[in-house]
Amino acid sequence: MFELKVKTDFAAAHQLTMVGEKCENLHGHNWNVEVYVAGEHLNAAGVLVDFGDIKKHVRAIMKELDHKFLNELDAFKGIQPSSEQIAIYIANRLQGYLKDDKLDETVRVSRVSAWESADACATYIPPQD
Ligand SMILES: Nc1nc2c(c(=O)[nH]1)N=C([C@H](O)[C@H](O)COP(=O)(O)OP(=O)(O)OP(=O)(O)O)CN2
Ligand SMILES: [Zn+2]
Repeated sequence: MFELKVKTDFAAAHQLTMVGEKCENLHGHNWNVEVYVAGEHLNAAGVLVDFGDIKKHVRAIMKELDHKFLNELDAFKGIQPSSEQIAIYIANRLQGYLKDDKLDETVRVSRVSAWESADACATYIPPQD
C-alpha cells in the first residue's frame, strides 16, 4: 500500500449557523488542504500516480473555491460550508478526476484534511467500497 500527499490552500468566505454565534457573521479563512491518494500497485514509471497529475486536479478544485463566498456555490446548496463539508467536497471532486484518469483500480482518495486555522482541522476519510 502506498499513500501520496499533496498540500494546497485557498482563501474564501463563509457563514455557519448552528456552530457558534460568531460564525454566523460573514468571515473568511485561509484553508490549508492536504489530500491523500492511496493505492496498491506502482505503474511502469515506478509511481502510484504522478504528483503532477494530482496537483493539476487539485489546482482545478481550488480554483472553484478560491476567493469565493462558499455559501453561494452550488456545491454547498443546502449544506453548511464547514471544514468537514469542504473536505468531503474536495475528496469527491478529486475522486471523480482520478476515475476519469483510468488509473490502477486500487487508486483512491484516502483522506482529505482541511485546516481552517493553524490549530483546527477537519479530516474526511471516504468509506472504502
Ligand atoms: N467542527 C467544526 N467546528 C467549527 C467549524 C468547522 O468548520 N467545523 N467552523 C467554525 C467557524 O469557521 C469559525 O469561523 C471558527 O472560528 P475560530 O475563531 O477559528 O474558532 P474558535 O472560536 O473555535 O477558535 P479560537 O481559537 O477560540 O478563536 C467554528 N467551529
Ligand atoms: Zn469560519
